[in-house]
Amino acid sequence: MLSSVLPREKAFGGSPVECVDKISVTEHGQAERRFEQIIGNSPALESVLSSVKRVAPTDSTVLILGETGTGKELIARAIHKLSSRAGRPFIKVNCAAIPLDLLESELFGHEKGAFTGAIAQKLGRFEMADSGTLFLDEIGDLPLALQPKLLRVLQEQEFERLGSGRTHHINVRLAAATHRDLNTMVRRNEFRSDLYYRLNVFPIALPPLRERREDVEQLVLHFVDIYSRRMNKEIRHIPRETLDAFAAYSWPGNIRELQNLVERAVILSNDGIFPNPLPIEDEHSMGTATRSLGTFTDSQRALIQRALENTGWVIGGPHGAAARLGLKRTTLITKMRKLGISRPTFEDDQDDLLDRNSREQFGQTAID
Ligand SMILES: Nc1ncnc2c1ncn2[C@@H]1O[C@H](COP(=O)(O)OP(=O)(O)OP(=O)(O)O)[C@@H](O)[C@H]1O
Repeated sequence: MLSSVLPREKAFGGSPVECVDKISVTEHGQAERRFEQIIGNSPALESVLSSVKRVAPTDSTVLILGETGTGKELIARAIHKLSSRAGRPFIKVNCAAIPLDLLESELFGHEKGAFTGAIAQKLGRFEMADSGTLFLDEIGDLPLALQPKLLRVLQEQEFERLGSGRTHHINVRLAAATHRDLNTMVRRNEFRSDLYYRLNVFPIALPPLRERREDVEQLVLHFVDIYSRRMNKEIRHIPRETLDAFAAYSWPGNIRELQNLVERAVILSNDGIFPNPLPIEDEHSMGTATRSLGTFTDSQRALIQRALENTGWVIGGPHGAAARLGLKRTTLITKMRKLGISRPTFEDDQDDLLDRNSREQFGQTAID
């Protein structure tokens, strides 16, 4: 799609963009593709991937830590795929999404009649994951009451279904993930220390996207490619200013947020131009997203200023600053007023500028 329409350097604001596939060379000099779904080559991500490669072939429990949307599940799946269990089941349970009274039976299963409503026997996720990997997402939300039973199954690889005295033996590798600070939870007696130590055998901390901004551009290209194919829409140009704005944004929702914004932008795109979907119109709506509102405002001002300088202060038209920023001409003008951006003037330019401003009010191409 994307790359078949225009050469990459032309489509993406004039600068060459690195290939998204990660290729590594084996000892025998053969190119080997790995982590194909995991985009980015920042040092922070590379360090995570080298931990993944190191721990995957072992059977050790892995604890994946990181903010929401940083790719914890993706990493858990990569560990499974690179392990000897790859052909076996990968079963996921989100501990935060299942009510306490159902979670125990979800994990360990139950016999018919074990409790009101248990009308049939049910296999638990541990049994389903037998010989494979069980991924316990949001492990920090596992109720204290269930923690001893999890500890036992991790240590002994055995458990009983609810309503049964029969012990089942299983062979499950555990990957657990959380955005919570388990250490603090242990200190507050909200998480059992023995379980924490058992889980914390091999921790992998995923950095938030704002700490690996080098990956933003590749991620944008990756998701533009995916969504443009999916929606059968051609994206021929991503303005450099939009990529810069993406790189400057704080990404509180990390890669999931980026993915969703790219999807929105592809939906909204017209004439093959990728619009800027970042919420720059209403800074206050970003709430906690940007605690450093001043910094975000500054970066918007700098982006707009740069676009204007690069276009010789032409706002409208296909080569104007508005198009480069992926904004409507009127939106950019409003934004410039709000940020107090105006063309630098010299005294004998004043009349000319007044004339241009009045033309602008009548909807003609502004400041050209
Ligand atoms: N490096 C990456 N390359 C490509 N896609 C990624 C990358 N990291 C995350 N994603 C994508 O971002 C989305 C969120 O990732 P994932 O669900 O793994 O995050 P998470 O940390 O488990 O989130 P949560 O804590 O909310 O469960 C997924 O669609 C995933 O495929």
